[in-house]
Amino acid sequence: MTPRAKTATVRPGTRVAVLGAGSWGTTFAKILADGGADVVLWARRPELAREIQEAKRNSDYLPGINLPISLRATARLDLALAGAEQVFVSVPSQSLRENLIAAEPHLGANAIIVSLMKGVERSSGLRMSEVIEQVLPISPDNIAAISGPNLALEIAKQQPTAAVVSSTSLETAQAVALLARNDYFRSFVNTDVIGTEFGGVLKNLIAVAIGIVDGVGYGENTKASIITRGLVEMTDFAVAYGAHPETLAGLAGLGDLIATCQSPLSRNNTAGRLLGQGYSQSDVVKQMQQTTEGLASVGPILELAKAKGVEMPIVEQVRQVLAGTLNPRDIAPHLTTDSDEPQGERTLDDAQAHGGAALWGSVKRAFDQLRNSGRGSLGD
Ligand SMILES: NC(=O)c1ccc[n+]([C@@H]2O[C@H](COP(=O)([O-])OP(=O)(O)OC[C@H]3O[C@@H](n4cnc5c(N)ncnc54)[C@H](O)[C@@H]3O)[C@@H](O)[C@H]2O)c1
Ligand SMILES: O=P(O)(O)OC[C@H](O)CO
Repeated sequence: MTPRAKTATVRPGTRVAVLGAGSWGTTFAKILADGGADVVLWARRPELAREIQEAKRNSDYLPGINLPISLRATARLDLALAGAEQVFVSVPSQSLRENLIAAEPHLGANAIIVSLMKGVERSSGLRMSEVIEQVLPISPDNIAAISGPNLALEIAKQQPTAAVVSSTSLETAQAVALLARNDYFRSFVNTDVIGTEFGGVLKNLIAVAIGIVDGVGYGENTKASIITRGLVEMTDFAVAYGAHPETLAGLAGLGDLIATCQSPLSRNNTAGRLLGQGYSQSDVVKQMQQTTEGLASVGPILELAKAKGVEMPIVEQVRQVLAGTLNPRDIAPHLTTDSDEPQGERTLDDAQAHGGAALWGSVKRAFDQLRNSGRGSLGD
């Protein structure tokens, strides 16, 4: 049960910056501006900054969406960061380090840095909050990560959803959650940064697998089996790295897994579908117009899994399909084990025992919250 924090207070019009004017950075800038924050969005390309600043549009990434009048944009990193109390970072994971190095001289001493990204750094295997902690002179208590069922275009259209804000400091999570909320976006909080970040990373890999079987032409049974086995795989991995299993049963795990695996808006799902249709990884990368984090995460995640002795048969098969050594038609749950003996079905209950945490209690609490339309605690 997440302890209640001292409620952080936020002044209306708190100055924040968003780095990265892609689909998610622009959408999150809208979430914050619609929630009353004073938002400056940094776009790498001056012409994009000008369109957002003057036309309140981002036709590259959010066509047809009217952005808030109050939202400002600039291609100048120093101007975007000047006076920002909270900085939300939404660049491709593999470019985070270089962007933090560029941003560091312009950051306020006590600024809270919030990761909106769902990847691991390929060269180090580090989560985004770990890269932030390594590059910046900052306490983990001033770092947060946000994850959940957050397909950008649906949120930009103000369709209601929720996310979890995670920090080792519950007060920091609360301060961020108080800004990242409005009448269509609700933020819950927790202190399980490991589980929250890995949930966002791992669901991408299962979504690639779902896309592959979709592209092959398999139906809902196969996909439901992979989603179910995939959640156990995600939970095993995250718990091995210190996560609470219940986080993986929440918005950052199960919630995001459902949204990403079911939606054609998902870039990871789309990339998987192209793979299932027989395109090579290089062809898929060429075709994808937007960041597809899962493709870069497969290798580092499997290395991290091996280091902890965690088996990830679905992710391993995604690796093989990407490498061209497995026919996409052969990726399916019953092929995730090569044993002739009938396997015991490892379930979330086992993960609970495995993880030693009240996983089912959190699943029941989630259902109670849904029954009570989310009037439960702020904890997720
Ligand atoms: N799009 C979504 O629905 C969504 C939702 C939640 C989280 N995310 C996460 O947000 C992060 C950003 O993804 P996105 O969906 O906005 O991607 P995107 O492809 O829509 O936008 C990426 C942005 O980063 C910019 N960029 C590319 N290389 C850069 C570099 N080296 N330095 C600075 N900027 C660079 C691009 O110009 C673009 O503006 C990812 O980690 C993704 O997993 C995305
Ligand atoms: O388009 P994807 O697959 O990166 O998914 C977008 C968001 O992470 C969904 O929560």
